[in-house]
Amino acid sequence: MASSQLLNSSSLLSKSSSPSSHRHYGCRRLKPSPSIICTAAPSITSPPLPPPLPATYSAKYVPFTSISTGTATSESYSLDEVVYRSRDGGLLDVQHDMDALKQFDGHYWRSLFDSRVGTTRWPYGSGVWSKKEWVLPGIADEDIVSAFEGNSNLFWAERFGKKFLGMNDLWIKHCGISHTGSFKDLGMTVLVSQVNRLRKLNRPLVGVGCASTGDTSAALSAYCAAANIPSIVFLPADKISMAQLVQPIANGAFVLSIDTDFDGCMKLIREITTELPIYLANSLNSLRLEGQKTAAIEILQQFDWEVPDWVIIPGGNLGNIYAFYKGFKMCEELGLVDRIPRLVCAQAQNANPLYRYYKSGWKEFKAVKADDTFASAIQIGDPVSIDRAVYALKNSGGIVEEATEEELMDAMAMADSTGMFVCPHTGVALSALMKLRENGVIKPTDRAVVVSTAHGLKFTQAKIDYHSGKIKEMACRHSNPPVTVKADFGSVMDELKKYLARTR
Ligand SMILES: Cc1ncc(COP(=O)(O)O)c(C=O)c1O
Ligand SMILES: N[C@@H](CCOP(=O)(O)O)C(=O)O
Repeated sequence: MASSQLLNSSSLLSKSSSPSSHRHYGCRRLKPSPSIICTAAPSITSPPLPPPLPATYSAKYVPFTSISTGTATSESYSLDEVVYRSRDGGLLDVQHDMDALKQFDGHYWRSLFDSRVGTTRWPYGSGVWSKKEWVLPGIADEDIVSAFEGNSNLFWAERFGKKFLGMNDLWIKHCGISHTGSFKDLGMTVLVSQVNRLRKLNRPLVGVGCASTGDTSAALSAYCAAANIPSIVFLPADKISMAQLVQPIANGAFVLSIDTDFDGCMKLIREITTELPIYLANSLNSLRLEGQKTAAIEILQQFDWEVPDWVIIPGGNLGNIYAFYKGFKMCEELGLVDRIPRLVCAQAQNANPLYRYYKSGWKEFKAVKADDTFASAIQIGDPVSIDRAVYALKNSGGIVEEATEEELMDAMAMADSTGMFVCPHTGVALSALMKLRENGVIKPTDRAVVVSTAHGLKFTQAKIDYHSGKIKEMACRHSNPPVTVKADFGSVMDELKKYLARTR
C-alpha cells in the first residue's frame, strides 16, 4: 500500500543511521507527521488504509490466571460490569478478541497507528486513543474523556549515557511530562471514559475513588473534574509531596488525609468500594492497564518499530510493569515486531517486596512494611499486582533491582546535571541501570529505555534537601548549592573566578 510504502521509506532512512538520527524519531516535534507525508503524495499512489472495523473488535474481563496459566475459562465479564476480582478472589485482565485484530497484519497496524500521530481528530490525537482498537474498542468517541495524553517524548540521554555509563544508545521515555505530571494519565483516561459511559447507561455510580501515593489521585481528580464526575481520594497523611497534594484539592476532589500508609489506604478503599457504588480507580482495576500499555507501543513506534534491548521501570503497586509487558507482547503477537525487550523492575530498597521475592528465587512472597523513601510514590509494601509483575518478568527474561536512598538521589542528581529534571522514582530506575551496567548485564552497546514516571517538579522538596546537602547520613555527592554573595563587584568577581577555575 502506497501510504505504507511512504512510511517505510522514512523507516529506511533511519535503519542505517546512528542513535543521534533516532533522536528525530524520539522527539515527536521533529518527526515528520505521516499524515503530512500522505497528504503530500499524489492520491493515485496512496490509497487510504482500509478503515478499522470497530464493530468487530471486542474485549472482556477474564481471570488473570487464565492468561498466566494459558488455560481456557468460561468465567468472563463484560467491561460494562462493575467487577475487579475473579470468582476466586484473583486478579482480572482485559482480554481482547485477538482473532478479530488478526484480520489485519502487523504492517497494517503500524501504518494505522503512524497515520494518527499528530492528528487533531478526536480522539486519535491522544497517544492512548490512537490505539483505540487495542484499548477499549467498544466505547463511543463522544464518551471518551481525554486530555490528548501520551505521545510523550522519547529523549536521547546522550550526555548522561556517555558520561556516566559509557552508553551511546540510552533513552528516557518521559511519561511524566503529561497532563497531570505522571504516567497515570494514560490509564485514567480509559478508566474515567468507561465510568462516563456507565453513568450515561444509568449505572448507579456516585463517584470514582482511589488510594494514592499522589499521582493516581492527581490523574483521577483531573479527568473526573473534566467529565463532571465526583472523585474521592484516600491519601496517607504526610507521605506525599505538597505539589501532589494540591492537585486533587484544586480539581475539586473529596480528599481524605488518613493516618496510615498507602497500603492502609488501599485496604480501606477496597472495603469502601464494596459497600458503596464508588468505582475503584486503582490499578487493581485492569482497565487502567489498557491505557498504560500504550506507552510500550509508543516506544516501539518512536524507534520506527525497532525493539530496544532493555526497558527499565520503577515499580510500586506493580501494575505498570505488567502494562508494559502487555503492550510489547500484543505488538509481537499481532506481528508489528518480532520480539519483546527484557524488562527490569526497579524498587527503592526501603519498599522492596518484589526485589526480595525475586532474590528468593520466586519462592515465597512476603508483603513488607514500607519505610519512608524519597521515592515516595513507590512507598508500597503490599503491591496489588504482584502476580502480574511476576508473570511479566518471567516472560520477558526480566530482572529486579533495588536502590538505596543515597543511590537513587545521586542518580536523580546526575541525570539533572545533564539537562533532565527527573523524579526520585526515575532515580531508582537509573540507579538500577547503573548497577546492571557495572556488573556487565547491560552492555555498552545495548539500547536501553528508562521509563521516567513523574515530573521532577512534583518532587522539588527532595531536590532542595539534596542540594542543601543536609540529608542525614547522605554525602549528596552531586549537590550544587547556591552561593550567597555580597552585592558588590569585588565579591561577585571573587566567586566567579573560583567557579571558573573549577570548571577549567
Ligand atoms: C511516579 C511513580 N513512579 C512509579 C510508580 C510505580 O508504578 P506501579 O505502581 O504501577 O508499579 C508510581 C505509582 O505507584 C508512581 O506514582
Ligand atoms: N503511585 C501510585 C500508587 C497507586 O498505584 P495504582 O497504579 O494502583 O493506582 C499513586 O500515585 O497513587
